[in-house]
Amino acid sequence: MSIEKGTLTISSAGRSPWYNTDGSNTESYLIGIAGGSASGKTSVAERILKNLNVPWVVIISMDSFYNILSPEDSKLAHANNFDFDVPAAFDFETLFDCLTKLKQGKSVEIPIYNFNTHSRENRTKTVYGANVIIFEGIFALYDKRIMELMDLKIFVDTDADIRLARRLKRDIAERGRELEGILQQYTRFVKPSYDDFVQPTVKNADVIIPRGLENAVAIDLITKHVQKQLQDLPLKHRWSLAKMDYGNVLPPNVTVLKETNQIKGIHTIIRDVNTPRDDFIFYSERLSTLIIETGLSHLPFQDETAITPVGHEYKGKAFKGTICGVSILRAGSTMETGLMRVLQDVKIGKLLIQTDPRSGEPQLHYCKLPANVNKYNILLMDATVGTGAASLMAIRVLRDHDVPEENIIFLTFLAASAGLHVLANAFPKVKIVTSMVDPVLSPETLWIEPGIGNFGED
Ligand SMILES: Nc1ncnc2c1ncn2[C@@H]1O[C@H](COP(=O)(O)OP(=O)(O)O)[C@@H](O)[C@H]1O
Ligand SMILES: Nc1ccn([C@@H]2O[C@H](COP(=O)(O)O)[C@@H](O)[C@H]2O)c(=O)n1
Repeated sequence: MSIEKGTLTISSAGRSPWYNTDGSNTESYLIGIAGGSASGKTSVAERILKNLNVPWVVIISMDSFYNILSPEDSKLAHANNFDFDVPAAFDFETLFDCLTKLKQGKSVEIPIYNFNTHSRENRTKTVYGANVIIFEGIFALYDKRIMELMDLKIFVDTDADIRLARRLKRDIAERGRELEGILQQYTRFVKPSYDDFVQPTVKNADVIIPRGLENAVAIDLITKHVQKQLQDLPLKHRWSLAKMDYGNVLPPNVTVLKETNQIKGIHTIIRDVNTPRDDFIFYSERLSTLIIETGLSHLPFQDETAITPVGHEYKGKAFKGTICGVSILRAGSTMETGLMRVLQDVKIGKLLIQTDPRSGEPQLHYCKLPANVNKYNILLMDATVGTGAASLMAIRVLRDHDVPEENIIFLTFLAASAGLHVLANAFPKVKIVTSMVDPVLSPETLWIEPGIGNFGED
């Protein structure tokens, strides 16, 4: 579990497919928890998260979306004379944008709020991959558009004197406040705003939890309800992908290297079970260079004129964008050496996708992509494509980070025809380059036949 002020994420296990076989995203489950300050919203959210006992759950705190204060307002805030308890204190636009994207399965940057300085920190927290989002805050059930995103709306109803007692303790211990200031802020702003704005939102709740965390029965009922809603997950893909009938013609976005004797010769070596490891590495690196060079020809080049050493113009081409290589670990990293040879100083991202031995489905374990990855042309590298299930997941991850489909070039040593169709059906604008296509997926194991082996799992 990783904890950061304002957000909390659990991702102790791999993430099973969260999208449909056609590549489209499913929506995450969003729970809203409102209530007065120190009513126990965060504590209830953490308890639901713990009891749910499913991976890939995130808690988003509304505090992260306090407005940035002007210097004058900041002075007032430091003197406990600023009203943080009215809806106008929050940046609802950014909040709506973030929750919408998270619900759609996108990666988002969440501001980090500092109560001591009454300001946002310079850094943000990246949140990606939430199957369940728990959003808590005093105005969680205030904005109509935000409530429309929610699958379950909860109000934590705790007595005012208990809330004040807890707030006193917490604000002194955690938020750098003093007794006098807390009481001043409470009587002037917190209490009247609760009565005027927060308490009336109780009518928007599906469930009211009296006494907050102490109400184990209510939390248990809520947990069971959410678990029931989630029971359709995880989605089962690999076998249904393999069963589809794709015909014999390859999709138009697929480029297969010309089957020269040279390519066949390299394949003969790297497919041979008796090839020594060093030879295997040497020849697969050679092959990867050829695949990468072919992939690069799909980049959007512009006209460019060079002056030759003998003073003549050469009307050529230049690529002006930036490239990022993304390896699907562990097998896709085999292509990284070839990539470095072709493109020095290229940025590299990594996705660890492994097959869950119980379900046979791919699972996302790790995702490390450069900041603003959507600004790059991506060379996505996977050693082999069998059913296409793992590659589909990798492209979905890039799309969730707003990488345009047409900016993705997918590179692979060997693909089964079925897998290529799966990728092309889901993401027709992704360009795919493979050095060879094998016709068969074993009906028992879904392995590519005759296959290549040694590159790890697909
Ligand atoms: N049932 C409870 N018993 C004792 N302390 C609690 C209980 N629920 C919450 N607290 C404490 O009260 C403070 C405020 O709770 P929190 O869940 O952060 O409220 P909120 O998110 O609504 O502001 C925290 O210090 C928390 O540990
Ligand atoms: N700079 C700030 C911002 C907000 N507050 C108070 O925080 C309360 C909301 O947070 P909870 O975790 O208690 O829900 C709200 O009542 C504000 O008064 C603050 O003191 N300083």
